[in-house]
Amino acid sequence: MNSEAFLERIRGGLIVSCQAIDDEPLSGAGVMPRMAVAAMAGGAVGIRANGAEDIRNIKAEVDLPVIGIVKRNYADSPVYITPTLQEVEEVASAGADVVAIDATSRLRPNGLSLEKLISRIREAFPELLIMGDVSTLVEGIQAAALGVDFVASTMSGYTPYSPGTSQPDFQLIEALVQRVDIPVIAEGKIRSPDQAVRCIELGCCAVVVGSAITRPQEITRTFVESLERAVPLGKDRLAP
Ligand SMILES: CC(=O)N[C@H](C=O)[C@@H](O)[C@H](O)[C@H](O)COP(=O)(O)O
Repeated sequence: MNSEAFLERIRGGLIVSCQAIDDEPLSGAGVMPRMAVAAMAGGAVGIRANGAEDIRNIKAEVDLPVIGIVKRNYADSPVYITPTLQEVEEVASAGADVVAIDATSRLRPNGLSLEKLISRIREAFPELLIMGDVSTLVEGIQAAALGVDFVASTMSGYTPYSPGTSQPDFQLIEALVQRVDIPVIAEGKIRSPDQAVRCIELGCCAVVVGSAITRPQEITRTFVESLERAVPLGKDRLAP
C-alpha cells in the first residue's frame, strides 16, 4: 500500500492500538486479534499492533491497514519501539502495512542513529511505510527531514525531556501540524472522544487510541479513582 492509499483509508478516523505486553492481563494468543475484530466492528479505520504473531493474526482477521511495532528492550539504549532493523524485519515479514519506529533523537542499540535506521529500512523494505513516533517538535522536524512518511506524538511524556502529564500533548500535536510538512497522527493519552475530535480539528490525519479502549485494567482504574473522589449525597454525607 502506498502512502496515498494508506492516507485515503485512515483520513479523519480512529486507529485502535491493540497491544498487551507479557505482564499485562490480556496478553496471550488470540486476545488482541479479537480486540481488533471488535475495533473494526466499531468503525476503526486501522489497527496498531505489537509483535509478529499479533500482527500476522490481526492481518488474517481484519481487513484494515495495520501499523506494526515490535517492543524490545536492549541493555544499551532506552529505545524500545522497533529499535533496530531486526524488529523492522519482524514487522515487515508479518505483513504490516506500516512500521512505527521510535523516532526520538536518542541512539538506538549499538549506537545506531535514526538516520542510519531509516536508510536501512528504505533499502531493505522499500514498500514499507514508516511512522515516526516522536516526543518533541524538533524530533518531528528531524524525522520528516530524514524521510519518514508520517509523524506521531506517541513518545511525548515518555522521554526525560518531554512534558510528563496525563493529558494528550495538544501543544505538540498542534505544533507538528503547523511546522512539519508530512501528515501527523495523534497518539498518546487520548482518553475521550472529545479529545480525539480535538486532534482532528487541529489538523491530524488520524487518531490512535490504545489504553482507553483495549486496556481494561486502565479503564477500570479511571472508574475506581473517580469513585474514590465521589462525595455521596444523603445519609453518608450528613453523617458526622
Ligand atoms: C509510549 C509507548 O510505549 N506507547 C505504546 C506505543 O505503541 C503503547 O503502549 C500505547 O498504548 C500507544 O501509544 C497508545 O497510547 P495510549 O495507550 O495512551 O492511547
